[in-house]
Amino acid sequence: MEEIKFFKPSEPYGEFSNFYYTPVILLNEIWPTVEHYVQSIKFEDVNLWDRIKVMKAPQDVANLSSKLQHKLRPDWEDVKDAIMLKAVKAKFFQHHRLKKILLETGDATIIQHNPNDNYWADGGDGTGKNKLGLILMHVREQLLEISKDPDLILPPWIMFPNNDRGGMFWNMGWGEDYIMEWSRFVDQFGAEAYRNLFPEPLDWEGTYN
Ligand SMILES: Nc1nc(O)c(N)c(N[C@@H]2O[C@H](COP(=O)(O)O)[C@@H](O)[C@H]2O)n1
Repeated sequence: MEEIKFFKPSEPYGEFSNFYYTPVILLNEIWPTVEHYVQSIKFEDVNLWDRIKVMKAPQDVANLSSKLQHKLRPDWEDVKDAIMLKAVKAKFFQHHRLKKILLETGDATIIQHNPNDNYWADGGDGTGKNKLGLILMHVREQLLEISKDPDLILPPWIMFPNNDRGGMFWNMGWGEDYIMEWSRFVDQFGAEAYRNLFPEPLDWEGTYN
């Protein structure tokens, strides 16, 4: 079985790192990286979230969080896997390019290779739990259930299920760019054929007209 190991964002498969710079929309807000989101949610104090969200480097975010361990929400150990899954899923559903990279790993085992982390990574010698690698493979399965074709651009209601069609998100920046890229893809693919794969839900009715 092929193994894919990753760690630093600048290295091969660095896109899988939580430190990789790519925005994610969660809780109706845009977070600069998965790391910014996960480290914020560790705390109940939302003022800390605002402080973290504007920090540039994910490493600085992780350093600040480790200094604030005494302020951790009491249930963190119970909820951390679910929160990480939610954030990683958002990242790979919200970005077609990243979704494609993940799907193109086929059935390879994905491993976060970090000697300093026995939980999210392999501990350097394979004794770690590699939870982030397991979560990435789980998200890959979820994507495969929707389509096995890495090049297929998925409909906005699947990529961004929490963004209402009538919302401002679709009229500017990232949301508008996504709709334009998706529309071009649907035209090339053939609207009827695409619609057969992905009939629009009620609130997106008229999209293919
Ligand atoms: N690229 C990279 N650099 C580091 O220095 C790292 N520690 C990681 N790993 C990520 O760091 C987070 C650690 O979470 P906890 O503070 O233990 O809760 C986690 O997102 C790892 O994936 N990556």
